[in-house]
Amino acid sequence: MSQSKEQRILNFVLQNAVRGDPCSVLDTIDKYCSQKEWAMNVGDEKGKILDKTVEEANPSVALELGTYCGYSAVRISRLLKAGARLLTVEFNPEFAAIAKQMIEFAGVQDKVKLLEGPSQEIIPQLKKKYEVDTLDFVFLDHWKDRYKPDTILLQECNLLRKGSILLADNIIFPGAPDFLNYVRKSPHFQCTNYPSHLEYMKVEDAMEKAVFLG
Ligand SMILES: O=C(NCCCOCn1ccc2cnccc21)c1cc(-c2ccc(F)cc2)cc(O)c1O
Ligand SMILES: [Mg+2]
Repeated sequence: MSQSKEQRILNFVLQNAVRGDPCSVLDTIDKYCSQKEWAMNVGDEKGKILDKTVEEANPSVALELGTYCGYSAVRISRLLKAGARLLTVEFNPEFAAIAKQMIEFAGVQDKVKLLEGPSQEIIPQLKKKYEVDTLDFVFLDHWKDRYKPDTILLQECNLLRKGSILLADNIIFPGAPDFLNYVRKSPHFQCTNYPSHLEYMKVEDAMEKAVFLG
């Protein structure tokens, strides 16, 4: 069976990064994906915007939709205070298996809980099954047509509180136009746009921050 791209990325990390050092894992993934094979990690340029937003939120409980190989889970969890946790949701079992190994190699496994399945099934389980009260930070990086319905679902499930910060990747490319319209028109969100570029490319992209006003 020939290896998947995601397996090749993981192997490159296992052979070239420093075990237990999240920054070396991030740098090694970025090196592989900029020099050898493109992959849909948030990358370092948008990653710096993610870092700033996580530091602003200083979350006790964070949610990520779209784990992929675990790059942004490592990126987010390396900034979490003692006792804080990240719940990350991945739909694809192969990607989840890669991400689990990536997260463990980086040494952040005690801060990260990887949940496998579709967001629309998992979000309604967060309070009872995963003992979540409200979410301080949400990173949206999954199917772009799920950003808007899942933002509505988070509100319906009472998972947002005054000041909860949502950050969405790929606002320009591939794009999430219905989400952008929804949060920018809603009186319940205060939005900020962060122009950037598609990971590892010269193509324009952007991130959108939406703060829930209650
Ligand atoms: O598609 C992208 N991401 C999403 C993956 C599936 O996510 C599925 N998925 C993951 C949890 C989860 C939970 N519930 C349902 C679906 C759920 C994505 C795509 C591109 C991209 C840019 C240019 C191209 F030419 C081609 C692709 C860039 C990105 O940064 C992305 O994030
Ligand atoms: Mg993305």
